[in-house]
Parts: sequence; structure tokens; C-alpha cells
Amino acid sequence: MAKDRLAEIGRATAARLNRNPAVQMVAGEGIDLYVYQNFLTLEECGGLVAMIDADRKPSKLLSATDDAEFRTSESCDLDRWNPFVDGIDRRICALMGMKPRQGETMQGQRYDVGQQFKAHHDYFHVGEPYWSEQKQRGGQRTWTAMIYLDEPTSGGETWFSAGGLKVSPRTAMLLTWNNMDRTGAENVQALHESLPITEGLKNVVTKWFRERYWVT
Ligand SMILES: O=C(O)CCC(=O)C(=O)O
Ligand SMILES: [Fe+2]
Repeated sequence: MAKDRLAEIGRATAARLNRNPAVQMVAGEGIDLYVYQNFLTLEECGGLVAMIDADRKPSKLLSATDDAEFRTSESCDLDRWNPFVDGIDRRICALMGMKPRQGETMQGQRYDVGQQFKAHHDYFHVGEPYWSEQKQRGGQRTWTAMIYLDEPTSGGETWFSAGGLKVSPRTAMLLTWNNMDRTGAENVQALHESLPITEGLKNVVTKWFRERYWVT
């Protein structure tokens, strides 16, 4: 059953992260969330920022919304065949114990002053029209891994309003959480948003892992 597989992915990934001395568990309400400081070098962060800066376009959403302010950042897919990107990708997969083919292409995201990503879940809402296609393309999104590449002067926190956690961007810090709960069901507590930048810039990379192999 999909739910059992999702619960098992949650357990196995959490157990692996718990065993890693470089990883810290962050206590949230009803959400499994972890951080890893200095996951990348400053040079690697700078290299990714330069790639995002060169390729960024207005960010997209899977679901239609009337709210033009919902996701106002710019984003791009990072070239997964680029050896520099591939090396970082593999390190993220090894950390999480995920097979590279479970990972969607790494996405770069840049937020300027006033830009934000309002409250959402990273998992697919199975009642939405996009689900029948996404189901065939690797199924549900399980864990999200994100790396902050720089630090805005103010604003830009990742806020888990239901989980009671507000994470301030820290250069080179990886943040990862399970979008499923421990039974393998969609975890409503994993609701999160990127608060507007009030001063400075914020760049991140995000990877979403599917329950099965991802099909482009
Ligand atoms: O940029 C952030 O802090 C959050 C990004 C996010 O939620 C996403 O890309 O799904
Ligand atoms: Fe998200």
C-alpha cells in the first residue's frame, strides 16, 4: 500500500538522519525536521547563486490561484547533468538515503525585497487535477531538502506556522523535513511559507523526493 511505503520512507530517512552526528533534530509540533550546518562550502553556495542569477524566471505554481502574490520569487531548474550540480545532488541523496532517481531536478529560488512564498504544503493534494499525472510520474512528494545559500539582512524566514518553527536563513545550512506524518499520510502540520524579505536577498536550492522514481 502506498501509505505503508510512505511510512517506511519516513522511518528509514529519520533513522538515518538521527544516526548522523552532523545532523540536529529540530523539535516541532507534529513534524520531523532536521538541520545540517555548513552542508556546502561558501564557494559552492556562491557557485549555485551565480547559476540561479543567470537562469531565474518568475516562479510557477502547480495549482491555479487567484492570488498573484502567492509565490513572487524567481526560480530555475539547475542542470542535473552539470558535474558541479550533480556532485551536490549526490551528497544530498546520500545524506537522506534516497536514490538519485527519486529526486526531482534541484530547483534554485531567489527572493528579492518584498518577495515571498505563501503558506503551502509540498505534498501533492490528491484531490487536485494535477494528481493523476503526478501519480504516474513518481507519486507523492515525501521529504523536502533545502539549502540556504545566503542570508537576507532581514525577513525571509521559513515559517512552519502549524509546527511552531521559524527558521532563519543561514548560509550553507541544509533544512529537511518529512511532508508525511508517521503513518504515511499527508502531514498538514508540514504547512510552511517563506516570509517576505524586508532587506537583502535570499537564494535557496530545493529538492523534493518522490515515493518512487521520478519521471520527468
Ligand atoms: O524558501 C523557503 O524558505 C521555502 C521554499 C519552499 O517552501 C519551497 O520551495 O517549497
Ligand atoms: Fe515548500
